[in-house]
Amino acid sequence: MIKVANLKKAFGSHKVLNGINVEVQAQEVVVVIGPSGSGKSTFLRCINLLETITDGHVLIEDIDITDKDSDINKVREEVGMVFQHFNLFPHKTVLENIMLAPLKVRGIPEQQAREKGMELLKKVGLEDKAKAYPDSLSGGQKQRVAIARALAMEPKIMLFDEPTSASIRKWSGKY
Ligand SMILES: Nc1ncnc2c1ncn2[C@@H]1O[C@H](COP(=O)(O)OP(=O)(O)OP(=O)(O)O)[C@@H](O)[C@H]1O
Repeated sequence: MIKVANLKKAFGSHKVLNGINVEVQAQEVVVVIGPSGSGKSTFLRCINLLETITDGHVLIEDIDITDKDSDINKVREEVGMVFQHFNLFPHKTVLENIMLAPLKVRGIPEQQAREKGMELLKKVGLEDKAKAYPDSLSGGQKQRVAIARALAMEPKIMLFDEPTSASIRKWSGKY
């Protein structure tokens, strides 16, 4: 569960988030819509502390991630994020992009990470792109790799920054 209480975020004097309160339950799919520049990405980035929060609280599975004593890296392991520009590592192949976090963060054996990576690529219909580099992919293909990469960590929570409806359906229906 995600609980956001009185969340405020300002960049200098520019107040972007002015006291957001929301609760998202397990299995719930929530879409945040609003004009360009209204703060949607900032809101998502606050949920896993990619931005420093000006005021308020964010609780993930009852852990207050705004509490300085919380282990934010532990919490982040459970929160998958598909970035607006996908943020794939350009010097790594598609499969290497997907294997990286399970290997480095979860410490799972290479063969297992490879098998899991291929399984996820199959699910998103990109098995044949395992050895390709991100630059050679279309926008939609990059997005599917970014989804597979986030899912490889088996997160409890997935955040999509500017998703297509197709990616929401894939996540909410299949996984
Ligand atoms: N690092 C930053 N420093 C200063 N201002 C920022 C920073 N990041 C975002 N902003 C400002 O905060 C506001 C909200 O930006 P944000 O990216 O959250 O909007 P958005 O709703 O996701 O927009 P879009 O739909 O165009 O992606 C914008 O005015 C933006 O210029």
